[in-house]
Amino acid sequence: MADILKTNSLSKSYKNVQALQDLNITVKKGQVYGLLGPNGSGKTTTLGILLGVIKPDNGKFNWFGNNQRDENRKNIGALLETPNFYPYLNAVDNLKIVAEIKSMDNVSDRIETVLRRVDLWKRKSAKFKTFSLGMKQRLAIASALLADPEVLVLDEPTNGLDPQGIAEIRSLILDVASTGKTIIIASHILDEIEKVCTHVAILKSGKLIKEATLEEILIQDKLLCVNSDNREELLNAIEEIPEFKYIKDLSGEILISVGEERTNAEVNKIFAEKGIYLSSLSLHRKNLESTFLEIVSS
Ligand SMILES: Nc1ncnc2c1ncn2[C@@H]1O[C@H](COP(=O)(O)OP(=O)(O)OP(=O)(O)O)[C@@H](O)[C@H]1O
Repeated sequence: MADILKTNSLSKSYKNVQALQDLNITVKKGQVYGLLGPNGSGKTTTLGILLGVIKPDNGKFNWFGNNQRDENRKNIGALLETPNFYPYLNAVDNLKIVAEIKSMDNVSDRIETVLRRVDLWKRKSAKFKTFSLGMKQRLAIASALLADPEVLVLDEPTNGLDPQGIAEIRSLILDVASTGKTIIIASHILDEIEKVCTHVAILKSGKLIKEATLEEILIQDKLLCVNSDNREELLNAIEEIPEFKYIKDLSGEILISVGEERTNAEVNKIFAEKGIYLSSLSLHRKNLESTFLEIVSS
């Protein structure tokens, strides 16, 4: 698969805040690549650098394996924040303005194609101000798709949307991905990322903690829910046993990670040797959220 994006030691500081440190990521054609991280981990700074809005202090990046920045920019559709459309103009007229600013050809065909793709064709003549937040976001994605770019870059695309709006954006992302486009999404909504992404990069305090396929991320360790009548002793024991890692409190039970090979009987025995008798021990189905917490808390 061809490289769509490669970064080499990208770094950026703001005064005494190291927003990004030696970031090396590679995105390949056709991937839906999720950039994950807690607040302030450097996601927006990364996208800003990649889109040429923020200048890095150090490091390089390369789109499409070449250095033709102006040409490449036309091949990247981006949605960094909800754009300002004209409230009293309809969807078509708003997109005509975008097409005119970017000197596009075949404007009517392009607009029909993207409005159908984001399922707003039926509302093409409605004024922007009458749109729901979800429809506004879909129009913004239509605008990012107008030039038929190779890559779509989305920063927190489901922010502020209700469950239906979120589901619509999810199916839109999957639909766009099915046309072979590469999509890069920054988000902290792990459930959403898990439903759409093929690859994930996890950032923490400006550093890349992990870059892998979604499957690789989800099968690293085994997660168990454990409990004991003496909770404090249980927590102390978890802290003392190096191979066990505390993940979080799960409505009373404690979620821990153990080595992938460990059987439940072995785990029970290790606790018993520490004088802890478990009142429950069960396998926890892995999802991106628990794995994410496991990775960023280590
Ligand atoms: N213009 C700026 N001036 C000073 N500090 C900044 C600036 N922009 C970002 N930072 C700091 O850089 C770090 C990374 O911020 P960034 O916005 O890239 O993170 P993020 O992962 O996108 O966070 P969020 O999810 O909250 O948007 C944070 O500590 C932030 O406070």
